[in-house]
Amino acid sequence: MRTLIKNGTVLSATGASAADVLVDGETIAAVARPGVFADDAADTVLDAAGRYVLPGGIDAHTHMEMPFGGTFSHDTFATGTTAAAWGGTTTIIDFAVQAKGTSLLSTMDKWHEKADGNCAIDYGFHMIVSDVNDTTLKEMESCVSAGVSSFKMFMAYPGVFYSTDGEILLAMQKARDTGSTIMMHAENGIAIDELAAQAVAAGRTDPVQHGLTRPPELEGEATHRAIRLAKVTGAPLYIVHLSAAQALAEVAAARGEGQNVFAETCPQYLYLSIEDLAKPGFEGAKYVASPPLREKHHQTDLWRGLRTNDLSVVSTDHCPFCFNDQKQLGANDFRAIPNGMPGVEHRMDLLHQGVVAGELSLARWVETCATTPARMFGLYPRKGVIAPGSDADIVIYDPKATQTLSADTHHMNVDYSAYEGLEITGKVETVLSRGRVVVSPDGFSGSTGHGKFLSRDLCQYLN
Ligand SMILES: NC(=O)NCCC(=O)O
Ligand SMILES: [Zn+2]
Ligand SMILES: [Zn+2]
Repeated sequence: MRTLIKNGTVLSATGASAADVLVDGETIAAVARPGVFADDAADTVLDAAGRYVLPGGIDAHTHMEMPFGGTFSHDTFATGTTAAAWGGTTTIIDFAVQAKGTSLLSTMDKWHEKADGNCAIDYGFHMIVSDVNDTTLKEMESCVSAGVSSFKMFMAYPGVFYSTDGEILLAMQKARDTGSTIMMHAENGIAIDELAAQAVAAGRTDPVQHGLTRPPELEGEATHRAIRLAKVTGAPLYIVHLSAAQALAEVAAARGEGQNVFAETCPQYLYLSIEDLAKPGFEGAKYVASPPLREKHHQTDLWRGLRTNDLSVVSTDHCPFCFNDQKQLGANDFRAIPNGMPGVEHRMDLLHQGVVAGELSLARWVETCATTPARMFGLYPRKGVIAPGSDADIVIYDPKATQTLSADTHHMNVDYSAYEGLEITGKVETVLSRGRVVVSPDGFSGSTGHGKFLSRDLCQYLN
């Protein structure tokens, strides 16, 4: 089956050019000057005049069916990957979660059981390490061999996922030795828990307290500590969901010294703020995620960080919990509100809105949302670029179409939108996943089970 995408503007991390793309089966066969291929070279011809043709988005941070806070994030691998496809994301990297007292290998098996045969787009796993011991450290080697080449650790959530500095050091040494990457949730969870307990003891239990008890200084401090531990061990470090100017300054300083330190931010930190957490009544619970939404001035720094490459990747940290039941677990105590927000469907659109607003170039849009995540997590050049031999994961994007984000129209399995009513310029028109049209103006034509597990190489992206 051959598909010709003609008359479009093909985007890459280095720019834009008028070109036609020929897809043969699951991969890209050729990219050529407009008109080089006759229509009869293909079984299907897609006219992309006036549209961008870009590599499918790669969301390197999602949590489908994640056990957290006494419940599970509400998107399954089936619903979450379908929503991702609607939004122009053709690969997710989700997190397998090691529970304390269990092994990494049994955890990996468990996550394969959840995801295999259920995804609409291709997927990989990172491994959350929450129990550092000799077995875990040894098993990190087997994870890397099995294509799970990045490990998330937590300086937050004492008693749940938290690791001590010593445990982090040991895992970083193993990452250095295996060439794998440590991803860090950098917030000082020990100090935060004290602040949160003080707030509750004083009767301050509403959702905004989640933000007020997790000050940006404690994200900056933990980021600094993680960077120093990475320096001592020589491990590459990737800071996840960076939200605060203080943390960005630490990353920028380390990168300035040539250390292999990278960071991602998420659309919620670029568009939403602590004012959302402070909405009347319990409404703010919709916006409870960690790190918390910050004061608006941090957004200026984050957009700048994306331009300067101190922030290399935009991921969503998609972790949806329904407002009408799951978020209500914390109705009397903000500490019990499950942490996480929905977003996997809207990352490409929200970052394109950054292009419209003059915050990002088209090339940086593609680079931060597709090309760099592919290189960072061992998927390049199979993913993240429109080039001969690469998987035909392609988005045809209409930059002039408009849309209004809403829970009434989104496809994520959650009962609210964090961006309800937000007007966006630009819209996904057609999505190909390994050569198959999965979204078109006629609707969703993919299927759960089409998505394949991606055994990933090591990071190919060095500072
Ligand atoms: N971010 C969040 O609040 N929930 C998901 C788990 C995590 O990434 O820390
Ligand atoms: Zn985290
Ligand atoms: Zn996360």
